[in-house]
Amino acid sequence: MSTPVVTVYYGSLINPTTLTTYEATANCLIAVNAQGNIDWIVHDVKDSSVQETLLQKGLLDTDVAIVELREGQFIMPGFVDTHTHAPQVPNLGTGYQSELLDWLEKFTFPLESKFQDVGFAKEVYPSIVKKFIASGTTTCCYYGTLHLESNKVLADIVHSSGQRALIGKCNMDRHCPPYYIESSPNSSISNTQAFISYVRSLPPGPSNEPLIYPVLTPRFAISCSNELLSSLKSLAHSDTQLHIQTHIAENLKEVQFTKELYPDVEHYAGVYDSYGLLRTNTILAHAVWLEEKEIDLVKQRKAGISHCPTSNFNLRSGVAPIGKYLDRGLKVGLGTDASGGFSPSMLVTMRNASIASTVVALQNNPINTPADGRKFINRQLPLATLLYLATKGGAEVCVLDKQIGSLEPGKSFDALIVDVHTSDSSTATKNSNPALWSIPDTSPISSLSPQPVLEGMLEKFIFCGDDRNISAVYVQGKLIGGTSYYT
Ligand SMILES: O=c1[nH]c(=O)c2nc[nH]c2[nH]1
Ligand SMILES: [Zn+2]
Repeated sequence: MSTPVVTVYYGSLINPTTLTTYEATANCLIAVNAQGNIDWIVHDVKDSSVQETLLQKGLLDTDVAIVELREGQFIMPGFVDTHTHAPQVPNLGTGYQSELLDWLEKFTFPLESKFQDVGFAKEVYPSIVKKFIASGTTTCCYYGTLHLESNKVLADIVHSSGQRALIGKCNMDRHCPPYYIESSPNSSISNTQAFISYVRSLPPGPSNEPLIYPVLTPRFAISCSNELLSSLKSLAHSDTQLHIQTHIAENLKEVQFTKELYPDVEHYAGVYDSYGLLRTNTILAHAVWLEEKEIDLVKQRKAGISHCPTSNFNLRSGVAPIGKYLDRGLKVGLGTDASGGFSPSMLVTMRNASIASTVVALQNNPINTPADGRKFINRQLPLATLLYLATKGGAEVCVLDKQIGSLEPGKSFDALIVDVHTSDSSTATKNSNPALWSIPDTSPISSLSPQPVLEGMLEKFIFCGDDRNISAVYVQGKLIGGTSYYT
């Protein structure tokens, strides 16, 4: 018997379409080829018509492996975490009595400095990467530490796990403690170049495209000397494909200190811009306190914002005006920002993004859509928007939206099978999440058409779900995690 050339998934599909819409359709067929790309999707195929549809697509039984979803399951695109710190995961839930600059000194730098020891990196990174995958994150933008060798370990582990990722070696040569600082701009740059080459030398994924990209990672303006930023400018200029990630305007004391360090520059975003670091593949984490002119500049440069609401709450940094950014047409994704954020889960981040938008709305007397057509200003973000930010929006921020972020023909199959155990609690396994068992049994929408039921499932998943409801995690068509991966 020949090996199947196509895997066809059959079941319900939830897929982001725009910032305010998503499709939720039952009985979809999704064909994924051997390279892990989606060949085609057909909606609303009755059980009795599956074989006929496959034949119409030119597929014989022997060509196809069918994965049929159970009741209570749906497929959706994997999450894109646009900002997190892999080495800070051991500190989750630690230090939230402090604000950013003190928190860095007291908790974060001491932990990150431990990665000087490559043995420590080898010990802790495997379970950290596993945690992100189990949470449904198919693409993750990781900050590493300043250490070249430990960052290579992180890249190796992510690579062998099969996760798609951007990974950056942190640049920091000033305003850091003596035990955790780079010795010179030159050594920072040469280690950065070595890391970029290393990541680019890793074997590609099933489609022959890389799964892991290096990302230039100046920690933030405060921790980079002018000389270092100038060298990063040259590096970025000579390599326009290279992604860039950094922090911006997270905390008011940080903003104030940055302005003192750069008295001649108009604002924080202007500092990065003056070093050529604001461009279409730049990811700006936090952006809580951007001034109007900065918003215009970020928009003009087509840079993306990583909204990190959990961290912004924990460190009392502030509440980012995401509705305003969306109305202004900025690219926005979500970031877990471990360990400022206390969870590696994008579901938790979506919940906090919802709460953050509600806080903005309550503080500003929510109004109906203003006459000028702004949709998001001072409004609680709708479910569709939360879904979009966690998937397609993140993909846009990473400039990977041609490939990932939604499930469409030609894109990679980076997807989750979510299991909310809708049928009845007797089918619930030891891995399942009791918070979700009751969906159709008690839900008033259970007797309606599949769309509202699916909508209810999505909402429950976002607000009550966790790793136990993520049955499969696929990247480029390959199963890399989820509860079914371990059984
Ligand atoms: O949330 C944050 N976490 C960090 O590690 C960091 N470094 C600079 N600015 C930062 N913000
Ligand atoms: Zn961060």
